[in-house]
Amino acid sequence: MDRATDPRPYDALLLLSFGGPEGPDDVLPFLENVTRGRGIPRERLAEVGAHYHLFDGVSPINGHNRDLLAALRADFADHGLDLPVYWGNRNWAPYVTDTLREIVRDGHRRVLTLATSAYSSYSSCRQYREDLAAALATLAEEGLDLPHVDKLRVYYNHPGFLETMADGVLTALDALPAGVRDGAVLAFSTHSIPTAAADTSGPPDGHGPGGAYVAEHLDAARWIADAVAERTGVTRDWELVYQSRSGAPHIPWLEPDICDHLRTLHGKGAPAVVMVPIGFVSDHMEVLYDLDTEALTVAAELGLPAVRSATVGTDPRFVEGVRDLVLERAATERGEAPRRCALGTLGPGHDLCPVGCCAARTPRPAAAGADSPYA
Ligand SMILES: CC1=C(CCC(=O)O)c2cc3nc(cc4[nH]c(cc5[nH]c(cc1n2)c(C)c5CCC(=O)O)c(CCC(=O)O)c4C)C(CCC(=O)O)=C3C
Ligand SMILES: [Fe+2]
Repeated sequence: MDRATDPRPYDALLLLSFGGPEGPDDVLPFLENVTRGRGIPRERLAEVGAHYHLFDGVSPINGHNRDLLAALRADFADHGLDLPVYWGNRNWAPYVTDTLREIVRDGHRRVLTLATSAYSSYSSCRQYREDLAAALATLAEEGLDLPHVDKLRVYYNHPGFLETMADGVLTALDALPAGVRDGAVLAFSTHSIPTAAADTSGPPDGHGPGGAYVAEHLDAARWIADAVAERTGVTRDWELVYQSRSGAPHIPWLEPDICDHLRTLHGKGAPAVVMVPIGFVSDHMEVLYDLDTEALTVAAELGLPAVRSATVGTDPRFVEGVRDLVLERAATERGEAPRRCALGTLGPGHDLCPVGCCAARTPRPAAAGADSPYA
């Protein structure tokens, strides 16, 4: 076997995701799972619950993950990569613990995980490692033999992600009226997080204010903006902005908010805007509500022509990128020195999160990192 097909030492891939409700009765229990012990104000919960009810209580995220699972299985089969793919969530069924138990019962011993988040931060990286540790603790209590679990490096700068996103921006520009297309600016949008969480994102030796979370997003946004400029022959203004803020109002979160940014752009006379959902890998509720419903309404009220570009979803180039990352990591674990693809300026991320990476406010055990209590 060569790198193109050899998954060893891994014998399973686990897709880790957030989970979402699948009907009106799921909404409240789902929100309780998400916000347990996190100090989210009740009004914010009611407001977010209403977003889900606008879509009959169904988040599209589970459907997207089923599609990604199918796309990965088909791609692996087509390329002779013999690696079973599983799926488990943090906040809704199928839960990570149940899936990891199934993986063990199926006889797998060495599991690689892929989170549906491309960046470093507590919410997007360490919290998934905590989910794995909690799952392993439960399996240990049940007397099962624990598998070894690893997590793929952050992939925001992998060509499978960035090139697909850049193509999405070109398609979105084509959807704007021709008269405003060349003047259109880019608003890269990602999930806001508390500034304290941003500052401590990534390894403790850090990136300064905003941490790895902001640095990685800026690097990705700049690469996409440059790629789009090269392909269209038009250099555009761009900015990184934030959405989906929750938490108490007195706690600082990353700003500006996308809706405020649209008002600012309008005030400055921008002829049009493409909103690029750079922080997300599928069109889940944060995209469908916060961008496609709320932000597009604000733009319409302002009379500012606006479109939202695509997420990577199950685009074949993204799926191929995941296969490349899996085979790269497998080769590394075998002691080889594979090519590690990365665009932008920051280089490929670490394979093993160092001690203190994306530090939590409340320390909890986290697997698949240098500070894992598990082998
Ligand atoms: C960085 C980040 C990502 C991207 C990385 C990743 O994808 O993992 C993300 C994704 C998502 N967030 C999602 C939903 C929610 N996030 C919430 C709350 C929070 N998110 C946070 C951060 C992030 N969140 C934070 C710091 C909080 C505050 C509470 C806490 O410290 O945990 C709440 C509670 C209500 C509210 O306050 O909004 C909900 C319902 C869904 C599902 C969408 C669907 O159903 O389709 C997805 C993919
Ligand atoms: Fe969230």
